[in-house]
Amino acid sequence: MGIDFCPCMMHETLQTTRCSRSLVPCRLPLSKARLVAMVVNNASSSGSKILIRDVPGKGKGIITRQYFSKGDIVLAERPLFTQSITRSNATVLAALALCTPYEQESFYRLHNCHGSRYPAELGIFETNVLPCGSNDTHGHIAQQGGIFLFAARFNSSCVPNVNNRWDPDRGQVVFRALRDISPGEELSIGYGKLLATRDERREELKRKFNFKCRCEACALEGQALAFSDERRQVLHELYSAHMQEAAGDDPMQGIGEAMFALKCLREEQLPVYESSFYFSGFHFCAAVSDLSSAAVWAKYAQEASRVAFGIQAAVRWSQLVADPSNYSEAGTLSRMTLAAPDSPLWKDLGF
Ligand SMILES: C[S@@+](CC[C@H](N)C(=O)[O-])C[C@H]1O[C@@H](n2cnc3c(N)ncnc32)[C@H](O)[C@@H]1O
Repeated sequence: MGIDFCPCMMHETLQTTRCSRSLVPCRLPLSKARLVAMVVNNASSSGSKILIRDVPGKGKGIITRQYFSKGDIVLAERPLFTQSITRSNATVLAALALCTPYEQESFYRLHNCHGSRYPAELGIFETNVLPCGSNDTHGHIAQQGGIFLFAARFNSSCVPNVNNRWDPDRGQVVFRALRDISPGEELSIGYGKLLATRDERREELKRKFNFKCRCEACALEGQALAFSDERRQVLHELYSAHMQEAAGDDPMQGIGEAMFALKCLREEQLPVYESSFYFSGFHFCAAVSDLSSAAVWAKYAQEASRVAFGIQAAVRWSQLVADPSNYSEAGTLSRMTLAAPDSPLWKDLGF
């Protein structure tokens, strides 16, 4: 049977002494082997459980004991402390000095994949840091990273079933289910670039985190691997082009590429990029004044944003769903009729 996670959401197990962040004292000893988190989902903030357990070949990992629907919040956690991208061992040590003894002990129990490459504190920080800000395709890199004592146990997958997103209003990283997840499944996030071949992904994960990924995408062999590599390469090219507004001004080609990318994303089980390509479809339809198709693309983009990034991201789409002519680039290309995601053309592509 599981135990309750410390209500402060900071600790991977309950404590014998009062935690500085929770209003109620923690009750259980530090050495408790099975670790459980109270988690927040869309419906309620109680009764949901995820736990930290040994996962063969990966050290510890996070397993769910409950069912999550796609878009559900599986965990929301505040950082123990944050650091800027110009951090050093001295700045990590200074932040640690402000933590309680229990928090310090929890920090030192986290994995360190860097061995002697860095001093211990910096090594632990770099192994477990998560962005507290957004990294985007325009080269912006989160200026702050944080340590999350529970979430540090998320392992990596190149087909992640959870997406992490910093929420500045909550001051928390929020983790959302990217697909329906059943009890007993491991929850995983993507540590590195997903739109890359297996060799490229392996190289990045080895360089940054010193491990060979044991996810199902990296276990593919033969033709299945060749197809996966090809799809991810194509997706990388399309994603770079469309997100840098270099998709061109040929709306037929642009919409075809968006549809093809969405088909590849589905085959690779990478829903986290869907909203970007639904946006692309919306962009072209609105630009050629095919407003009814644009509204459908906007609706799909809204739902994909809700799943990966939450309700606030979805709300931003409401105006464009209601009236695509509100889009700043609506009507900027010659009029024509394109295709909505539920059109026959879409079905020809196997959707
Ligand atoms: C941030 S820690 C994640 C939690 C860690 N497993 C633990 O025991 O605390 C990152 C380390 O977990 C392991 N890891 C994460 N994802 C993995 C994967 N897909 N395959 C193998 N090892 C993985 C690697 O050792 C990596 O350096």
